[in-house]
Amino acid sequence: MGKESIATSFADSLAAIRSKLPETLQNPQVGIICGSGLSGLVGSFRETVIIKYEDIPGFSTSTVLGHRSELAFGLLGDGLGVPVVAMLGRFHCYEGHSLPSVVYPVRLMAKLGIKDLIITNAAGSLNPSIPVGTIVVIQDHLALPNLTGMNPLLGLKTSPNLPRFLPLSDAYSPALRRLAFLAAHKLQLPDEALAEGTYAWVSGPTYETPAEGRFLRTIGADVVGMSTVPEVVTGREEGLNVMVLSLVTNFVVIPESYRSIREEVHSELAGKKITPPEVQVVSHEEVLSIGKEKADVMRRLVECVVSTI
Ligand SMILES: O=P(O)(O)O[C@H]1O[C@H](CO)[C@@H](O)[C@H]1O
Ligand SMILES: Nc1nc2[nH]cnc2c(=O)[nH]1
Repeated sequence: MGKESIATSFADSLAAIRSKLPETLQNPQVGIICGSGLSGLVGSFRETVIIKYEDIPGFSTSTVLGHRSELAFGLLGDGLGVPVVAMLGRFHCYEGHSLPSVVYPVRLMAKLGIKDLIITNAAGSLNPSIPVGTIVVIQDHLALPNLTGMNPLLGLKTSPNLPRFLPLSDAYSPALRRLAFLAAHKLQLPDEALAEGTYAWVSGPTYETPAEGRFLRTIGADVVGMSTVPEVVTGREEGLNVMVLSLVTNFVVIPESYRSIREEVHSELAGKKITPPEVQVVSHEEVLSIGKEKADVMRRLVECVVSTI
């Protein structure tokens, strides 16, 4: 899309959205992107208005199980509540969406006036000290696609006011991350419920081979997923404070050693049978099932952070 048609599209999207919102929700302060299976957060909204993605010009729709394709507006948190907008379902490149489409909602939320962006996702753990069920407050990322030419900021700037070269040394807001740990304390979550770590973005839709898992662990990643980083980078370009909460839904299988077919064959020929080890396989069903189990903790945590922003 050229610069002018993007601008027209934003204007059309904004007009369509604003026409459906009451005065109290016209100026959301916080934007939230809900990861796989984590859209239940909307249950905590008051004065909720839901707009289907298909009714917003310029928006795509999500095709992934656990993503709803709806934009939710409402008041969230204690007292009068903070006006928020939440994406109940996101877009991923592996669905065939272009990077500009994946990050379009982030730019739109910035134009709606949000200052803070809270992103949740489901991710696989690469770190033995971060078990399934932990929520990881992301402190940094490794984005192999960004480094190799799949960066959401490639191409014409969508506005002349945006920086051409964006520093990312402070991408994950320390102030918001502090609020996450304080919220966990306030909610009396056990210390181990929340960890800190680095997220590796891969394009998917394949899960990691053992060698890829080992590689990502070696280069410093704690968790891995197929989303989020394009949204973070765009949010930072738009001047937003960004926080990411990754729910660990599975462990990336990195066996100590490989099953040796050579040894098995040789042993069999020598009259000894070796029982092969069981291979663990991750599935999106497993991801969604842990998401369902932990959705409530994520919901309470995000609500508490929003209350204290
Ligand atoms: O990152 P979210 O959208 O939460 O979902 C994660 O779960 C899916 C794989 O099971 C992938 O889309 C991965 O990125
Ligand atoms: N790439 C990747 N994405 C995930 N999303 C949830 N779990 C995983 C995982 O193990 N690997």
